[in-house]
Amino acid sequence: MTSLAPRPSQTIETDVSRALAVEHLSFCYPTGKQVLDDIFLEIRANERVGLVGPNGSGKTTLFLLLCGVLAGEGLISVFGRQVIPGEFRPEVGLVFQNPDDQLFCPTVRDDVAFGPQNLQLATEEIDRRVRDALALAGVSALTERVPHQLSGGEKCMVAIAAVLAMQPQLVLYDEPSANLDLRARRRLIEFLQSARQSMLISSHDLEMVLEVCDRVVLLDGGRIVADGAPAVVLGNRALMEAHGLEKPHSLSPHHRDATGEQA
Ligand SMILES: Nc1ncnc2c1ncn2[C@@H]1O[C@H](COP(=O)(O)OP(=O)(O)OP(=O)(O)O)[C@@H](O)[C@H]1O
Repeated sequence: MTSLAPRPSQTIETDVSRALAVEHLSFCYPTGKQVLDDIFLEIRANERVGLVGPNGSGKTTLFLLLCGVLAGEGLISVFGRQVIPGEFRPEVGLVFQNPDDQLFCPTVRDDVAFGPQNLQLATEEIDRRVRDALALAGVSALTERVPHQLSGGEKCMVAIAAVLAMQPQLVLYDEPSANLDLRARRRLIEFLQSARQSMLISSHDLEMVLEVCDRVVLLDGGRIVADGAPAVVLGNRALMEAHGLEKPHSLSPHHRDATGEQA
């Protein structure tokens, strides 16, 4: 869909082709700050959706609601099953904005094993998941390292591996490219392009969103104000500026790519 209007939704039903279905979601912090106001959002299985919006528009808050850490008003369902606040759902993975909030064990192996161990899996299955997740994230060589001694880019990919070890079907990435240098960011982009899960990626890195996502949702003032193809939403200068964002440089008519070719 490329309409800039928020998508209306039907009532939530058991539909496993929908990775996520959100209806009438509202949330207010105990301080009285109303962050989300009657949100509707659907993500199809295997869709990669970018979530953009100015600082404080509620992207992280939405993620905490989607994985049941916070309780709001309204309905959230993941692959056809309702999200109950406080109930652990291994099929929904959240990659934190700051990997230091996620990594706390003495070794990378322990951090990646932590989730599967809490699922009470057999030792061989835990070992297999740790190996597979580290390989998928391209960080097998870091297995025995101390997480807090890793570089920012290495921590980012280890934090992703720790989530992948839970074998989630829907992964929520909160600002994954923040603080990454060019090489680490490129590696992350290539990883996200090849990852098989449905994903919702919150980011201020609009060029990354353009490269990775099939669709973009713009959140502001507690509402979804646009939902559509990345080039259409992000390429709308008036819309972007009205919501404190900038049209990405690569969508400018005068943009030249690395070869010097004009776009
Ligand atoms: N625990 C809390 N108690 C009260 N208000 C909060 C709390 N956490 C966040 N907020 C407020 O809720 C609003 C939304 O914050 P949130 O972190 O969800 O936004 P965001 O879109 O992720 O921002 P950013 O792009 O800066 O990361 C902000 O005004 C923030 O100050």
